[in-house]
Amino acid sequence: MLELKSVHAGYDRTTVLHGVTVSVPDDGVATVLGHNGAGKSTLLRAAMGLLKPRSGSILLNGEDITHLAPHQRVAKGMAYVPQGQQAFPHLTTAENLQLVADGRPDGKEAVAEALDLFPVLRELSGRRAGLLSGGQRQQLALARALITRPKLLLLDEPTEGIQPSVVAEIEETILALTRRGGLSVLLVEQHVGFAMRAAQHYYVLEAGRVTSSGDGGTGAEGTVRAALSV
Ligand SMILES: Nc1ncnc2c1ncn2[C@@H]1O[C@H](COP(=O)(O)OP(=O)(O)OP(=O)(O)O)[C@@H](O)[C@H]1O
Repeated sequence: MLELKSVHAGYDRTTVLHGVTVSVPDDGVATVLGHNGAGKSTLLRAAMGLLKPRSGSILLNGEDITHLAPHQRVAKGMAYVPQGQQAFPHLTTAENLQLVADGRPDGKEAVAEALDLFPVLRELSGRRAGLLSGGQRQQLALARALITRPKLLLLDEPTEGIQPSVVAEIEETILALTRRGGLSVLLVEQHVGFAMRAAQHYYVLEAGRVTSSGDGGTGAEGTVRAALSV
């Protein structure tokens, strides 16, 4: 579905990614793990076109998208949920969803589906987004991304800073989404257990280089923990 091939990227004079190669399977999940500052978010930004690679290429279903702008990647079915995603705080939950749905022929159904996936958002549909908890805001961010009916979702630490009971809920929703098919995910995640349950492939990133990679699944959790020394 998505391939990053020998991508070098960075900011100003700093190179953060030193030749990173990562692939996301069709209808599957690839996860990127690594310590703070390893370059995980940078990798997602490069994948989304928010940061131009200095060299290397990015392919979507075999098509070279290296030079496409982010909105062109969205039109091709990509969606990105950055870390600490904020909704419009003065709009209600429902209005935040409606805003994404407006102008889409299937907008109404897409909002209804998103609310089915996240029942808590249905309960809180009249509440201003600024008053939602961190976990609820993260669910709203995921719901907003899903309204565009993406084929490839880039998720940056969807469970970061969220209390454990809500983490489990978010994990379950992401696992359910990927199991029903039609969606591939590139997941940056610090929770090794969840990352490995969700992923068909894993990549450990250290200082901008892939230092360990392989098939996902809980069987590989020990290898990943050893690679990360956690
Ligand atoms: N906009 C920026 N300008 C300059 N340097 C940046 C910028 N964003 C990130 N960096 C630097 O790039 C490196 C990689 O950052 P990145 O956010 O990709 O890491 P990460 O693995 O996602 O870390 P974390 O787990 O803490 O989110 C860090 O050294 C960071 O300071």
